[in-house]
Amino acid sequence: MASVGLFYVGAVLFINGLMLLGYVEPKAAAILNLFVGTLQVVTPTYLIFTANGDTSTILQASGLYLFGFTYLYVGIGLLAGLDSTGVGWFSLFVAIGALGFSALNFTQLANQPFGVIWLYWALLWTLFFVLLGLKRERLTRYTGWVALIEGWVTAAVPGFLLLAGLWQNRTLTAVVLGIVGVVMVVALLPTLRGAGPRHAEEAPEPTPRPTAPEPEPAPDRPLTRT
Ligand SMILES: NC(N)=O
Repeated sequence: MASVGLFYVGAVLFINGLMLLGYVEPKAAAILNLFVGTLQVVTPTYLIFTANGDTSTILQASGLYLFGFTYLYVGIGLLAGLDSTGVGWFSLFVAIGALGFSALNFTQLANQPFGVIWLYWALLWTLFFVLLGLKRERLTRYTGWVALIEGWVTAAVPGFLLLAGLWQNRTLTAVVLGIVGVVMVVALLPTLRGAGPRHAEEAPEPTPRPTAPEPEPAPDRPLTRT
């Protein structure tokens, strides 16, 4: 059931990435955040209520709230025009929590690929913290690209493969994910040079040149004396 939510997390990260890059209007992106945020709160609640006290199920489901609350916070914040510092600092909490879930996946859950995927999420939520909580807008395009890529690499594709029964929980999967992550972090560094989203890079409207004032119309004078 969590794989269904994971697949749609791919959609919301893709849309949020495009929003940060200036291709999707913030209020239009807010709606999908509300849909996926609701899904990522309902899903773990159902899993926990039906877990019959199974600690492993409860543990894995509990992490989903980190993201469900983020997407709801983003969606409501965008629609209400709230300042971004609340969700920004909450993202720091999520990033730290994600490191813990990564460690648990590497150790207790013996799930190396998801150990790496939780590290990707720790990175992205750290970027959200710096961008939205500390307002370092130079990171806008970098964060947008990381969100967009992570939408596919950590959510849509793994979610789809899990649903289809084709996901390989192997060390090789973790190694490939790790290499892709390092390449992503380095290859996107040039995006830090730009000022911000697409709109910010467009050439500014030329300032109209000051023009000489129109001469006052001459008072009506008879052309000929009578
Ligand atoms: N699972 C996430 N990143 O929503």
